[in-house]
Amino acid sequence: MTEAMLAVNGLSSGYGQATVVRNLDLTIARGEIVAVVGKNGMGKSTLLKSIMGYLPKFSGSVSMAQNAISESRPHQIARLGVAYVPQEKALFQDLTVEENIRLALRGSAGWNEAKATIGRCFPFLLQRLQQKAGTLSGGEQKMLLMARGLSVGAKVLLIDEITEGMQPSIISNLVNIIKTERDRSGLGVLLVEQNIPFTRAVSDRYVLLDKGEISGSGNTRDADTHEKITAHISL
Ligand SMILES: Nc1ncnc2c1ncn2[C@@H]1O[C@H](COP(=O)(O)OP(=O)(O)OP(=O)(O)O)[C@@H](O)[C@H]1O
Repeated sequence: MTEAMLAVNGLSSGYGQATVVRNLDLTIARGEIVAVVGKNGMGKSTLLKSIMGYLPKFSGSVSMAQNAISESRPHQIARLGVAYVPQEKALFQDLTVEENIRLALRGSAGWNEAKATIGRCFPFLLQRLQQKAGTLSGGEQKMLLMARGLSVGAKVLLIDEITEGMQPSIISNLVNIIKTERDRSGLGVLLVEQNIPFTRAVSDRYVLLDKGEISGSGNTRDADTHEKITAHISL
């Protein structure tokens, strides 16, 4: 797990004149699952949107598999193997499950490969391929967002608060899915979360974000780190 896939160096970004993420350094190695945790409004989603090219990078640099992506557009970043699972319901509600996934593929991974991923990770979706996304429940739509992210054959997956509003049984299933896909393909994962039990179960490493800056980090399995993070989040 030493090969750095995604590297963020001194990144600052935000909205208009407002700097939200400040001078942030972060790397995701091949096969590594890193969780960025922090209270509401600390800049977690802003960080992911900025890496993905949806927000301008004010300063610093980001690279993916040694390619500079600081100035790249989202589709170029996606082409290099970064996929994004947004917090918002970013599905085409009037399109079917299959159409939503096919649109994300855009010639990268083939449909057969995508179908195999869906069957492995979210088999219930195979029975719903022709169902309109908007008719799925909130939790099912989150799973479709994950299925779409996993189906494109990404090398690094950015996941924004996937557990929000999900049932506990689905959350524990999700831990297995993410870890299994990591073990299978060396997928690197950067997830932002407020759900500490999920984060502890799924990730290798924590990074604590406080007002856009990293204020702590550590190994997920380290009890002291876990206690500090839990205390910070519940303050
Ligand atoms: N579109 C926007 N325009 C201006 N400011 C924004 C916008 N979106 C977010 N912000 C501000 O940026 C800051 C960080 O927001 P962000 O959504 O990144 O936080 P977060 O840590 O992901 O929190 P949450 O868990 O609530 O999503 C907040 O102060 C927020 O008000």
